[in-house]
This record gives sequence, structure tokens and C-alpha cells, in this order.
Amino acid sequence: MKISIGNDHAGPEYKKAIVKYLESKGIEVTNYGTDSFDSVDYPDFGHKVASDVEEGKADFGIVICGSGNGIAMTANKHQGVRCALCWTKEIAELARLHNDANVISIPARYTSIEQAIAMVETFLNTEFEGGRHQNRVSKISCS
Ligand SMILES: O=C(CO)[C@H](O)[C@H](O)[C@H](O)COP(=O)(O)O
Repeated sequence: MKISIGNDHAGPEYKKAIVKYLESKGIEVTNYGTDSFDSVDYPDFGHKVASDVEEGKADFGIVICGSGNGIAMTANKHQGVRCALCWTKEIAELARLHNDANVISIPARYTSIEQAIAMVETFLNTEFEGGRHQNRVSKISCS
């Protein structure tokens, strides 16, 4: 499995911990995020992650900013990207089960590192349920 990850200045330590977790599982990670707390602009990182998912260079994406909203909005501009803002394990699970989300957005300023890793673990280990949800997911796209 290949995963691309990106974060702004709100989440370097979250990114670091998540990358460590992913690599411990043998997952290949492309890291586009900043490692600094100096102020940057989240779209610069969100677009890179979403492009990888859009182009099939990554199976899943992980994006991190303060609230999780700006970088999720950025990722969702890309064709075929379904980025879900998640704040509990249950929401992360539903994002896969019902929405077939392929990018998870983490609000670094409103969750703990432990919770973030738990959400990523759940997200990556949950399959899309299909069935009645497939038709709904197909209707999300405008094109
Ligand atoms: O949460 C964010 C975007 O939705 C970003 O992480 C920004 O940090 C947030 O907008 C706050 O900006 P600041 O420059 O870090 O105060």
C-alpha cells in the first residue's frame, strides 16, 4: 500500500507520529508536509497529496491542518478524491464504509496524536460496504 501525507504548520508532530506508525506497518509513505512550525499555506500541501490519489500514485491520502477543513476543501477539488474530515474513530470508519473516502483529513488542533493514529488505523483497515452506498457515492461527482 502507498500513502501520501501532507500537513501545514499546525501538524508537523502529528505527521511525524503517523508516518512512524505507517512505516512500522511496512507502508510506503510519500511525505509532502512541512516539518516546521513556521507559517505556511495548507493548499500547497493538500494539492500534492490529492494529486497523488487522483493520478493513482497513492492508494490513500492523509492531510492535516489546524481544523482539518481548509486542507479537506483543497483535496476535494480533485477528480475522484473523496476527502473526509474525521474527529472520531467511528467517523473515520463510516467515511470508508459508507463514503468510500480515499483521503482522511485530521484536525490537529482539535484531536490528540493518539486519536489521530487510531483514526488512521481504522480508516486504512475498513473496506467500502458498497451496496446502497455505491449509487450515492457515484452521484457525488459533478462530471
Ligand atoms: O486550520 C487550518 C485551515 O483550515 C490551518 O491549519 C490554519 O492554521 C488555520 O486557518 C489558522 O491559521 P494560523 O495562521 O495557523 O493562525
